[in-house]
Amino acid sequence: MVGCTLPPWLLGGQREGFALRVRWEPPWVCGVHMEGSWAGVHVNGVVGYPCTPYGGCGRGAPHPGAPSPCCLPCPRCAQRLCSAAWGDTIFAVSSGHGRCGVAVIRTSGPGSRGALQSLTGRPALPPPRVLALRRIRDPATGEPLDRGLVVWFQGGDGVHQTPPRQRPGSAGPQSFTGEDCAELHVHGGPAVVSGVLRALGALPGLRPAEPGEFTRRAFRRGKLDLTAAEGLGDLIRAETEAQRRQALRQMEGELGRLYQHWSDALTQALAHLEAYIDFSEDDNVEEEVLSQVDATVRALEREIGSHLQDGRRGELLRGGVRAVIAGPPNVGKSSLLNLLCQRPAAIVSPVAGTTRDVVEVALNVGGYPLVLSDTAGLRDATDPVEKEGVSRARDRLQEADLVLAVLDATAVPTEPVGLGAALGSLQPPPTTPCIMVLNKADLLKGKGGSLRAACTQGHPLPPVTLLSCKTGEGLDHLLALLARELARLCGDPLSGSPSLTQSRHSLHLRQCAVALARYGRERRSDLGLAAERLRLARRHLGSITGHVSTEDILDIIFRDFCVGK
Ligand SMILES: Nc1nc2c(ncn2[C@@H]2O[C@H](COP(=O)(O)OP(=O)(O)OP(=O)(O)O)[C@@H](O)[C@H]2O)c(=O)[nH]1
Ligand SMILES: [K+]
Ligand SMILES: [Mg+2]
Repeated sequence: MVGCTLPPWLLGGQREGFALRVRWEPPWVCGVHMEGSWAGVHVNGVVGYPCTPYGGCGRGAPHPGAPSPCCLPCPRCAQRLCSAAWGDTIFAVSSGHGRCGVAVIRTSGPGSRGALQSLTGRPALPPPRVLALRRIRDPATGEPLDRGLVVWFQGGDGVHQTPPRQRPGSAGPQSFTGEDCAELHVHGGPAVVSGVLRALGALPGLRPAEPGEFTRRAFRRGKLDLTAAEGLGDLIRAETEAQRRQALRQMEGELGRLYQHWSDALTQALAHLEAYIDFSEDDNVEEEVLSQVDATVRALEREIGSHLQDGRRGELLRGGVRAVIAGPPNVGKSSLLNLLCQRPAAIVSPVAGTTRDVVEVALNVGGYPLVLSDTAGLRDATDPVEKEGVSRARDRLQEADLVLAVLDATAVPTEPVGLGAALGSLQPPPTTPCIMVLNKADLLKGKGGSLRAACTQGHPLPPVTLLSCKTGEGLDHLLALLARELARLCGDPLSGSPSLTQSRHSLHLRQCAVALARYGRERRSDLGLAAERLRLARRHLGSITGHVSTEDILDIIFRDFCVGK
């Protein structure tokens, strides 16, 4: 805070050089809310915020001594203040873009009330959270822009700041961001939408929102934790039912609650350990306390360990299972890709070695997301371009979550051992699940019966099915096998404890588990060091939910959101 200029209305006639005490806390105490930073300043017992790039008009200009376009009367006390000092107000189209029946334009921030009053031309707002039909005008010219529905959501207004929710689920301001919000449901024509956006942008203190800024403000106000914010992002991107179920569960806070529960247990264990360290010499704290702490830590280690060993279910469901079609040249791999996605995505030809580049399509099989890749036929190629294709195919095979091994049904042996050897020649990664597809079944003559018998024998073979890409025969069976494998890999998103969905989570959980294991090792030799391990473990849990976070992590998380969310 050193060197920053305080606006005179905040200083209230203080002399220069007055001592300032900085509180790094959420700014809800009778001061002015400052979006983007948590610093509040105590000036002679009064909490306020300096006019810095983080709050105020950003120019250090005195407000409201010298009125400027950004000075607005405070909606409650009518004092004229730098509107930016109480947090700027953002706006964006929150419905999809392009021509549509209805477009929803949303605002968030202390200027929402004034914006709604200006655009509807009425000082009285509709009751909160109730739709009202209003004529919407450009306040600068008075020109009607549309007739539409408006909604008003009362939040904490930024000047008379209400405490943000400390935990998701507790009571708080009834708006998405926790701030004052307004929504304008207007006709979705481009001219209407751009007219309303222009009118909003001309109001003092209002500016277009950055991608994800509404959700970021909701996070800031404690309306949701980071896992819930990530769940919301996933829900918007969800393309299949299983993805939607998982995202909704996470958005509603189930994953966050699980991690919070672990963090609470750890906090309690740490408090007991610290009490033991401080008071055990006075014999006020018994040895049992220490064994209780040990038991809690061991239980947590076990729970986190099994949560981590979920076979990446949540991540697979979130990002899609990467299935790779692999096999010798000309067996019908590209034909299979085209059959599954029902369009000619890959070139099919009788020439062996047609496919070189990896061709990728996204599919929805039984509600599960599948990212399917067609690859070059595996053989010792001499042509340098084909060679590169084969090398890419082998790379993809190594990264696959599921392999669709395609073989020519007319060319494979009819007994299981021979079939297994044919599969082995493709060298699929040994632990990756696999489905064998014996294609060109329409060309099988007398051989069909014995091959069918070999297919149903099961073990030691992976699931095998006969297929004809030409006639479509066997497609239903292949789809059923695929759906079964996908369900096994992704799990049921509604049952059991919520799944890990992001590598960010598993990274912190792994580091948390390492710290807990170190506690176990160090606890006999150095209790102080052991306590430090628990603190570190708790910090890692806090990083997942956002109770401990840095701006750059937040930037990465909210970067992928769309504007208006
Ligand atoms: N009779 C019959 N012919 C098929 C079937 N599936 C594919 N073919 C034919 O087999 C030839 C090769 O098909 P592709 O799909 O190009 O095979 P590929 O495995 O992708 O070939 P490469 O990319 O060269 O490795 C084409 O002439 C297809 O029409 C099938 O089920 N039955
Ligand atoms: K081919
Ligand atoms: Mg091909």
